[in-house]
Amino acid sequence: MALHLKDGGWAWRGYMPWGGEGTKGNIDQKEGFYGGPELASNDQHPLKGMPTFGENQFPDDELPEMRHLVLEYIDKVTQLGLTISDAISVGLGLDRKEIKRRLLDPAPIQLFRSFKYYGSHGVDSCGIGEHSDFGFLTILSQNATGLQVLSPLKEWVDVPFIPDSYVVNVGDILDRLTLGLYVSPLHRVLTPQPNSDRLSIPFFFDPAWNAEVRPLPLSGERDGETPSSAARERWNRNSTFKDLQGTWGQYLGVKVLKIFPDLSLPDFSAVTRPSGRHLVEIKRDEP
Ligand SMILES: O=C(O)CCC(=O)C(=O)O
Ligand SMILES: [Fe+2]
Repeated sequence: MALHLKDGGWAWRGYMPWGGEGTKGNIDQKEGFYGGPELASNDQHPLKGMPTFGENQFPDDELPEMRHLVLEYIDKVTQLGLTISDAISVGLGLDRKEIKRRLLDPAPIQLFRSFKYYGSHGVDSCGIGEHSDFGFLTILSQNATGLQVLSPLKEWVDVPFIPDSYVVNVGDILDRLTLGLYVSPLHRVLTPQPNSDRLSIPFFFDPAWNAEVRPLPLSGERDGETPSSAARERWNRNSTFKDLQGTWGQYLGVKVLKIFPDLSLPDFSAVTRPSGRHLVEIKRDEP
């Protein structure tokens, strides 16, 4: 299939067919497009060739405007992610640029996804089954309801559709790094109808590949605080992290191991579990 993820190599970009992702053994009822900031073939970026870095597969012949629009969107939503990170720093009593300095320099990992949800007759699995997001922040644009979040009272609550707004979701690593002050919630997308036209654009705004993963220093009366029992329970149940150590690239590397069977990682201690979400396996690009 043209522009298929498999043809994008380790950049992990292109078309993800319906059924290419799943949750806990069930197929997620959606198809999608994976993208990211463009690294041209002659770009000497130090991380070129590592998973998630590289060139996009845009349908330039069929939709010539898509390339420009998606790349511009990625730039703008990255700026938004940086602004939100500054606000979180200030909210934690830190210097405004502290989170950026510690986690996002020289550049955050930026994963652009666009999903079209539609059900298949006789398949009753969710659009996306219940999960928490693994990284730092997810900045999501949607055109209709369908997303639900598990409330503190353990009830599924509809996330409203508000035109011209984003849904910003806290990921597991932000929850861990703030000792549970920011909560990474379970969420899911309800089973779509076969004629559904729900679209969503989640943008995963994650720590830099080389960011050291260490809890953020909490100030004032929070200094020396330990995580609440609710946070510990949440981490045990949902999050795939074990100890906080090493760099974000280690976490991401282990996470994507199943997708990139040829990936050989340095001797990483098992800081997280591989993801079972992505069902399309990708072999190494010929250099
Ligand atoms: O499509 C949505 O509304 C949610 C997407 C999502 O949760 C995800 O991709 O992790
Ligand atoms: Fe999610």
